[in-house]
Amino acid sequence: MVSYTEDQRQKMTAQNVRISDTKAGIITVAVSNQKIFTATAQKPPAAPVGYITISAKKLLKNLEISNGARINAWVESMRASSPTHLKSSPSSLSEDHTSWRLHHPSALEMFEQIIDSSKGKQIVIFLDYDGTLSPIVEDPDKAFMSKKMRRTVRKLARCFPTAIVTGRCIDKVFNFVKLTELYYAGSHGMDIKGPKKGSKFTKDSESLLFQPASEFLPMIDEVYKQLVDKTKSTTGAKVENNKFCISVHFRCVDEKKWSGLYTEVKSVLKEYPKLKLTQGRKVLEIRPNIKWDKGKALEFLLESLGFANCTDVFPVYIGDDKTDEDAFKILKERGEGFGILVSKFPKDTSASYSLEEPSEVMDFLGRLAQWKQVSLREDSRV
Ligand SMILES: O=P(O)(O)OC[C@H]1O[C@H](O[C@H]2O[C@H](CO)[C@@H](O)[C@H](O)[C@H]2O)[C@H](O)[C@@H](O)[C@@H]1O
Repeated sequence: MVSYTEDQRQKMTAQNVRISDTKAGIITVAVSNQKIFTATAQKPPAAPVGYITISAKKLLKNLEISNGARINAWVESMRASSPTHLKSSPSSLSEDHTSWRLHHPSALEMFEQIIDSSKGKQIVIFLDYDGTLSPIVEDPDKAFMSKKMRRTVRKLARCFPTAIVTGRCIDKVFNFVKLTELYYAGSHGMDIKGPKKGSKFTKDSESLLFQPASEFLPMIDEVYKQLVDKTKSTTGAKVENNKFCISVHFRCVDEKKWSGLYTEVKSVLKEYPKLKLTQGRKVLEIRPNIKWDKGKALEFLLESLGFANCTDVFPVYIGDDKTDEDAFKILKERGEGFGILVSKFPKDTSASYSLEEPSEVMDFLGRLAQWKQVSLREDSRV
């Protein structure tokens, strides 16, 4: 009675399926994902191109299957690290690792080449926080940055304009970083502030630069409360209010409970179509559905620093998470500077180089600052 392709079945999401006559047990379905068939049809029309006729029972069953498949797909990606690990068979693991490293060499090993390609250009540094400046830990409130890392970043900020670009809210990340001379782009770039003092790269004292999602504040607060309530029975789940976005952590949740947690989060978000759900490292991230991300924040900061259409700027972005990919992509598209992915494993990335962990990030940043100080001294002698 019903014949539809796998592709058509996949398109039967809540958004593009319209039930027109359930009593009759007959349904007319628009399979186009651009237009929904709106006319009420007591009697289904002879199936025109783009429409199929199926029984209500079968459709509902298929919707259940497709819903279940969607949840499974999410749980699968919750299991995968972020950005997604490249898939490989155990036997080809080391081979893949070697070939990935060839395409994303260590920024430490390539240090001289990196410096050469930045010659005559202004280096601008963008740093993600969690997993980049501080190691990933179970409790997000204890993701401290080491004193040595802080000293290195301070030294770096004296040499180059330096920004922290993070999913956390500015207040929280500032409590960890404690450096007033940096730019901060919190809430995935939706809250941007300039240095309070001590930066020779800006003349303004404490300037609030940009908050593209300010009207979402009341909605975020409301959803935060609901998520706290909905997830309180899931042992290990933790909801974090990041001002313009929310994180639901599942690092400490039993894997068997992940799909239930995801379903709870989705059930809250159903009422808020202006918010979207994305994923980071063992975290579900809820944020305004606007065209703004870490990549846009990077562009905004470059513009604010006076490098909008410059060819003599060399931005370097270092990050470990899926959300950092937006910034890596922008740099790739602009053909300026590059991204460095912090990862021990091969991952699908637009970054050009890699570093294995925060301690390597610190070594790289330390070498950059040292190189700059030496070259300034040499220049002053000439
Ligand atoms: O953009 P980022 O600075 O990388 O922020 C992304 C999320 O980072 C934090 O969570 C992550 O780090 C935690 C501490 O190591 C870890 O417990 C968690 O599993 C990671 O996802 C932060 O708590 C989140 O709010 C950010 O969205």
